Amino acid sequence: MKSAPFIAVEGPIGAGKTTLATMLSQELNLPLVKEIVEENPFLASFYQNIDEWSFQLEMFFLCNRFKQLEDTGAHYIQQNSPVISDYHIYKNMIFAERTLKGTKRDKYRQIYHLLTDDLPKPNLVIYIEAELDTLMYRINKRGRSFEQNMDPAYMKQLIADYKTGMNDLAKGENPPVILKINAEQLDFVQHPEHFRQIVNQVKELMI
Ligand SMILES: Nc1ncnc2c1ncn2[C@@H]1O[C@H](COP(=O)(O)OP(=O)(O)OP(=O)(O)O)[C@@H](O)[C@H]1O
Ligand SMILES: Nc1nc(=O)c2ncn([C@H]3C[C@H](O)[C@@H](CO)O3)c2[nH]1
Repeated sequence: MKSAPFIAVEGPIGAGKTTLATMLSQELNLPLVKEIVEENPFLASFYQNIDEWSFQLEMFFLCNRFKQLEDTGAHYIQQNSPVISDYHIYKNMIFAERTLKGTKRDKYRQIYHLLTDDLPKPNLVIYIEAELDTLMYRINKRGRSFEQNMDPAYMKQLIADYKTGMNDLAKGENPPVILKINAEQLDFVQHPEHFRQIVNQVKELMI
């Protein structure tokens, strides 16, 4: 790897991104950039009425992540220092392409590119794939109030959008290395040997 590892953990809602990113940050002794969820003022309204609240929510996520990524750039990337994040900025596009329509989507795309085109991007993406039943089970188990009526159709669409999005990322400009983790086969929480397998793969890719 030419520059220092900038690792992002990605995957649909409830895939285990924060869990895996936290475990890897401890194991590899890397600083962790975590998504801000609890302070998001639009999430609860969004899940009650997606069409009504999508633009506010997507803009909020975009502005927050832009700020975090600016800080990450200044603190780690420009110092050539490794870092791990529990999301990739590209997830904004994956969600927004699904939740926004018409002129709002057009405006969002323009703002997304304006804000993010010149920002540092991860060079290694760990993409956790999981099936609908697993994701729904984990979302319910986690018990965030605003996610309790998560629509399985929305989740199914998101799983497909992630597959397409990760393929697009791999084909884009300066593509990151993408390490796929199949959460149906590798359970890094219950099985230490599965976690070890992931750690070894990540270490090899970090060299
Ligand atoms: N391998 C696993 N086995 C069992 N439970 C898991 C596993 N990985 C994560 N979980 C649990 O599933 C829930 C969701 O995990 P986590 O919050 O890490 O997902 P996430 O992908 O970061 O979610 P979000 O997209 O909402 O940010 C948590 O309760 C976590 O403890
Ligand atoms: N619409 C939309 N756009 C995003 O960029 C985005 N990023 C995360 N989320 C949702 C998933 C979890 O419920 C919760 C925590 O990840 O927030 C998003 N929702």
